[in-house]
Amino acid sequence: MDVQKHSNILFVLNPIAGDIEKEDLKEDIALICREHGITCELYTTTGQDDEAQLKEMIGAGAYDAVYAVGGDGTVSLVGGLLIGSSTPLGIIPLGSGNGLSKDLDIPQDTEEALQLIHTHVVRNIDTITLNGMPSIHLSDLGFNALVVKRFCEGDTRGPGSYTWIALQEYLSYEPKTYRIETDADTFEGKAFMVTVANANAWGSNASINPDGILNDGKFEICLIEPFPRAASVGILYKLYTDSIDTSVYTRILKCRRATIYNPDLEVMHIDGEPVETAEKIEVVMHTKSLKVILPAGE
Ligand SMILES: Nc1ncnc2c1ncn2[C@@H]1O[C@H](COP(=O)(O)OP(=O)(O)OP(=O)(O)O)[C@@H](O)[C@H]1O
Repeated sequence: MDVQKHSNILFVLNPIAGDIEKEDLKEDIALICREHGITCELYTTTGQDDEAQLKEMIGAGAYDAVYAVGGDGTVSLVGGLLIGSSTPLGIIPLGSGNGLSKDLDIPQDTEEALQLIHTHVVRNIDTITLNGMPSIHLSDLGFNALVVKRFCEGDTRGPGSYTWIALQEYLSYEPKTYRIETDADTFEGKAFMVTVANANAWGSNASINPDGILNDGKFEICLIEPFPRAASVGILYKLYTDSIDTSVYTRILKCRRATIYNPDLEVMHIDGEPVETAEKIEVVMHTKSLKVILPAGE
């Protein structure tokens, strides 16, 4: 653990995240920074070419912290660029779900989260890669990935929209076939969904990996196997009560490395952002590879 004062901060603000107006927040950030003698710069995402532009800025800016101001997609964009570097990732949660920030116990109240700018600790967490693409939080193949894809294709954001899409897709979803080889186990068969979990819970608070630890050098592959419709309420209940690992329809493979064979070319997302799927996905652990800014006392 490490307490650091930051004097030159980049804020990466996603104006559409969570469908939340953020104009006043820009002034609040500037004010807090001024009060604490911090130099700050703001980058507003456009959804086009942000990664390349930020890569250049972070490379040239000598920032000693970069904050993602938005949801999990914004966190993933910024975090992905900071993996392996000495610059920590801060999060001001303003998305629809804010899953990683919840798993890190970052305040969901914006005013409280803004206090992190001047009072915090810095800790290292693990990250993983799927075919070289970084994942800090939770990535899926299967049902949830399809819902995320439909959500991203739609023009309404927010948790209500996500739930509505999930209900519609659930009625027609057919489990897909996977083969998964890890350094400890092998699974072959059909699954409703396969989650590659560095963390615990999605932004909806549904916990797919209740015992996951963000800095233990291991990740979990959490499978929900095909289940009868009558079991769906029980599965949902367990997801929302941190007990999905006790369901007879789930299986958790704890590992440091895995290969997922996806012959049906089922859709995939990484940290909430749909990505191109593949028939073979190599998953690799990168132990304590990302510095994150947390409330003092975490
Ligand atoms: N100015 C913009 N206009 C349109 N889309 C944008 C803009 N800036 C970023 N995006 C898109 O926003 C998405 C990321 O949003 P983000 O995940 O931060 O919020 P969210 O989806 O509302 O919340 P969460 O992921 O926590 O549920 C990315 O797909 C990105 O391309």
